[in-house]
Amino acid sequence: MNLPAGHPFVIAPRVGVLLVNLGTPDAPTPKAVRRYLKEFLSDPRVVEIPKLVWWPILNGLILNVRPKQSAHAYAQVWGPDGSPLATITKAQAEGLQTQLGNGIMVRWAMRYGNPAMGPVLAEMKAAGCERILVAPLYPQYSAATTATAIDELGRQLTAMRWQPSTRTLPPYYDDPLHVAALRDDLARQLRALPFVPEVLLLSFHGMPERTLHMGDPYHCQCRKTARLVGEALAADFPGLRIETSFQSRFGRAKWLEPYTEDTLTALAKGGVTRLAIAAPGFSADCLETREELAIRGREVFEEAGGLEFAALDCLNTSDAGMAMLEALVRRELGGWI
Ligand SMILES: C=CC1=C(C)c2cc3[nH]c(cc4nc(cc5[nH]c(cc1n2)c(C)c5CCC(=O)O)C(CCC(=O)O)=C4C)c(C)c3C=C
Ligand SMILES: [Fe+2]
Ligand SMILES: [Fe+2]
Repeated sequence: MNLPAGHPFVIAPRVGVLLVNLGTPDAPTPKAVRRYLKEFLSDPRVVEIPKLVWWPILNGLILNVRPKQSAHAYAQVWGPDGSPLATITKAQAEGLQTQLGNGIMVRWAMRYGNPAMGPVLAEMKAAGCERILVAPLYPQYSAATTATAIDELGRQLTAMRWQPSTRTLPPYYDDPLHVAALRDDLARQLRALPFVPEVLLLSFHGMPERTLHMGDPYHCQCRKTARLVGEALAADFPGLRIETSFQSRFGRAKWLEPYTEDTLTALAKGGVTRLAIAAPGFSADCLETREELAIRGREVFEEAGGLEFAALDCLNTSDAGMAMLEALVRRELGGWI
């Protein structure tokens, strides 16, 4: 029998790990941002408004106005290797590959934009991965992030005659490994600051408030993350006040409160002059941390009277972050390796 080149019969079975994050445009241009936003905001898991109502708003208004504004924001954080979210997710996958060794194939993909999940899963399958752990890199579960990544995995599997076995990494917000990694990495960064912050503001990406009432656990998982991180830091930073807020409001509906912008203003107006901000809902720095928090957040805080401001990095490829990722993944691979 002649087998086509690359047919799985001729390749030793392998285990694969696919890291998935949200996605980002290919370039900081209105055209590329428009393409990305169209895919992202057309996902009914993200915008839960009936298509008949949403599509005219999306195509008639948002996709004509927002790409230009967002491209300007992306241009301010774009690095030599591209968008921070893509650069960091790639580096996380490369780091994990080194940590796990070549017996396990590690790849990365984005839910929207490139590299898309479909072609990467196909590559892993063609390389002989009969067992794949798909790890959406969101510590907290939400339908708009975790669920849509798993939906897309399902769609890709639907198109395969010979499917790999799959597992998915559960949300890890309150996992002691995650809390310890955040504690160690935030403590390291706080100690390196040229000032002593009075407040550490933990800012999470927002969601429409009604998703909470519809049963999305995201809000509770963010709050619990903040409580656990605060408790974990208390021993080493006894005078540090921990506050929590939600950022990146999109559209006119009410989102989870308090809003980060309002909180920064209220804290500065209330007499807080030295503040650090961190985003423990993001596994990698991105537009929302580097532009919205580090650039615009600083402006808001300083305009309201704040004097010292620092935006701390996400776990990214820090020692603590990578050790956590390896431990979470190894645990999930139990029985497969
Ligand atoms: C970390 C969890 C995230 C949740 C929850 C989330 C919900 C959510 N987001 C939008 C709309 C936008 N988000 C945008 C960027 C963006 N969002 C996340 C993560 C979550 N989103 C990340 C990591 C990023 C950054 C992407 C990057 O390229 O760096 C954007 C695009 C940028 C912009 O134009 O502002 C939009 C739009 C909604 C509507 C939503 C929940 C329903
Ligand atoms: Fe978002
Ligand atoms: Fe934003």
